[in-house]
Amino acid sequence: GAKWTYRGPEGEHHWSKHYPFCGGAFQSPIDIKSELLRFDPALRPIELQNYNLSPNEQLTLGNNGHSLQISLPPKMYISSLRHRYTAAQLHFHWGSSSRPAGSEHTVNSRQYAAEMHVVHYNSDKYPNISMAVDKSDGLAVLGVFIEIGDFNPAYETFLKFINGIKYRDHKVQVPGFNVRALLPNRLDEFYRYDGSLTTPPCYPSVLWTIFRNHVTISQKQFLALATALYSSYAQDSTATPLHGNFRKPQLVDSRVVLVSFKE
Ligand SMILES: NS(=O)(=O)c1c(F)c(F)c(S(=O)(=O)CCO)c(N[C@H]2CCc3ccccc32)c1F
Ligand SMILES: [Zn+2]
Repeated sequence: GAKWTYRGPEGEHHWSKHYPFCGGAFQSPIDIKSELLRFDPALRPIELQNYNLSPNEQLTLGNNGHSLQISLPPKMYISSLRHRYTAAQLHFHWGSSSRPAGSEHTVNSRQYAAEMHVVHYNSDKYPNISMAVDKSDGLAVLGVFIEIGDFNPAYETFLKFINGIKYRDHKVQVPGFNVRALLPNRLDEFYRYDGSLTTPPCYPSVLWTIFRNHVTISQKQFLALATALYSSYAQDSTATPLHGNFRKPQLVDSRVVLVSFKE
């Protein structure tokens, strides 16, 4: 489709010109405000299958011009939702070295340094993610807030390869690792709401699960994520750094944000 960016003439205020859903309802991300929350005792802990990948398995680590993404094998899935949601890819949103605030979702206006999204599609109903991406029950995305703090060995398993994907459409193969280790310990404490892709085409097709607890990566690891990549091609005359790749919070309207924990 047409190209889009996070700033300038193709920035988020212009997305709806080529991608009408971006100007529609049920958009993501949102600011998760305490007064919106409704405790729902029926919310079951997230259960993940086959997230602990063997190093014999190869994953594709790539720069798609909008984010750092890792392709995920279809053996990985979420088993605790109404339908089976099979993993497709994970990617990140981050700030910059000068402004280390780049999460998409915010909690009472608190913006975290970065946010990871693990994208899954409803494989009970759709044969692949492309068929699922524009269906209201098509996708389930897990969101993890990332703060700067202690070094995180799980994130290092792929961050150490980041200089191999500096430019758009660069890809490298990396050994499989325990993707579960990228998530917080508590998978039973989360926010849940109906929303959309946070990038064009902004389809309102995502069941969002945002974990309450953040994970940490070190300052050095954050700087690698925030400064290593370019959104431009290697052969482009000007190199455009890839940072600040987050959409601002969208209108909640009459949506309710469910929460699985009380205090
Ligand atoms: N924040 S988010 O979770 O809404 C989200 C992204 F932020 C994002 F950048 C991407 S992308 O594929 O890397 C680039 C533009 O689609 C996807 N990609 C998803 C949606 C479309 C699609 C098709 C095939 C594989 C992955 C995706 C995404 F779901
Ligand atoms: Zn995302």
